[in-house]
Amino acid sequence: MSLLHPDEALARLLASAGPLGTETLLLAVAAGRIAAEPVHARLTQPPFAASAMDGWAVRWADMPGPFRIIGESAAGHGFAGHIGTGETVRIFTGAPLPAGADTVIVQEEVHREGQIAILSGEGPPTIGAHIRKAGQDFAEGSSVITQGTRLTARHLGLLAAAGHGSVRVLRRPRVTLIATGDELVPPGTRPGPGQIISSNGVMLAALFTAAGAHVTDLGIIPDDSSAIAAGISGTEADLIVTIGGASVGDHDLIIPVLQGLGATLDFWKIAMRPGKPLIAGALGSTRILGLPGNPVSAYVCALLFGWPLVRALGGRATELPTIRAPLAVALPASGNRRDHLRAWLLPDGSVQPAPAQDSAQLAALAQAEVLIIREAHAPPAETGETVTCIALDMFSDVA
Ligand SMILES: Nc1nc2c(c(=O)[nH]1)N[C@H]1C(S)=C(S)[C@@H](COP(=O)(O)OP(=O)(O)OC[C@H]3O[C@@H](n4cnc5c(N)ncnc54)[C@H](O)[C@@H]3O)O[C@H]1N2
Ligand code: MOO
Repeated sequence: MSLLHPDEALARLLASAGPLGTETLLLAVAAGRIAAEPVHARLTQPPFAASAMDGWAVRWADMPGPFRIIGESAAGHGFAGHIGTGETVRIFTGAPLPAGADTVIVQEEVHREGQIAILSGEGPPTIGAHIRKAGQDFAEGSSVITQGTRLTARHLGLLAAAGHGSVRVLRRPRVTLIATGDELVPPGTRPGPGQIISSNGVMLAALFTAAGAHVTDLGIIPDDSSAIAAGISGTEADLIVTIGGASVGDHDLIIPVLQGLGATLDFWKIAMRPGKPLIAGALGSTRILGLPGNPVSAYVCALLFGWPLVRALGGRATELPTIRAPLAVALPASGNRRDHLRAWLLPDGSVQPAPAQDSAQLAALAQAEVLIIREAHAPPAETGETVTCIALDMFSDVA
């Protein structure tokens, strides 16, 4: 089987991957979700001209006063009358500007004597000072959110101010995780002879949740065809991600199980390291991604293929952040697979590959700040040569 270029594999995976549908959510639970449609304001904000300061509402033409005090306008309790020549109304921040007034003088610049307000400071520089005009934030009918916006705290505040209590968002992809292997025991337990802890489940659940998925982790299923088949066929998901058993050993059961279930199937050997074996397929409308079991291979495959796939299904951008940085050390020529070297950044901005590059070494992966990309068949690289890196520290793999 020839090796498939990772970019080609990603392009094939994303070719038909798009948003899955929509749902309407209360604003209180819509944080981080993707707006399914443009949203327009149902209200004008501010709804009326309002004072931006505590002070005195006057007519600019009457400056510099003095002014006869005829009433008060507070937030929620406006002044019903009209300001005439030489008159002023005591006004507070957020209160409606009385009819006839066009300027506010801040209270620090006014001295009050009985029913007369006298300018004691420089006064406002222009007509309209300290007034928020009606609609200066947004007008009814204007666009406040564009389709595809990831709803941050700020967007939720804007939606609420614009008269919305709920918002239509894209449905989150449902991802089911299945780890296979007789040797696996759950995190928090002590492995017996020949056993290892299934670390991949929690790792990938966090990564896919950060990508916007709703993750169901089915935990560990032994190397048993009928148990794996029952796990796969018994789950309702948009994407099933299996971990382990992706290779060609006698106990690598994912492909025969999927074939037995009637899945359409591609098995690729990808020209990358770590993470050569990858299964892609579909069972009805459920997509399937079979990741290799070695923890670093599982993470890098999940990052390069699973993360963009989940993001595409959730209507999110699929590009991983990259940086260009000089090498802190020379590197030998690379082999026939694209390398993703776990590395960190030195204070001078150069990238230093970790000494540990085995696909089962999680400690170096956890410490890594970048993955240096070395294309297949790249010639030796000298110290200082610029390389492209996936910037692990420029995005979050936890929600
Ligand atoms: N003859 C060949 N052997 C292998 C090839 C090959 O092309 N020909 N490819 C190698 C490469 S590269 C990789 S990567 C692995 C992938 O193997 P599998 O996907 O079948 O994974 P397993 O054999 O099930 O496990 C590999 C390794 O990872 C550990 N593991 C599995 N699941 C988990 C988990 N949930 N958490 C933590 N660790 C896990 C497992 O115990 C093994 O140590 O195949 C090579 N072999
Ligand atoms: O795909 Mo494997 O990661 O080279 O061990």
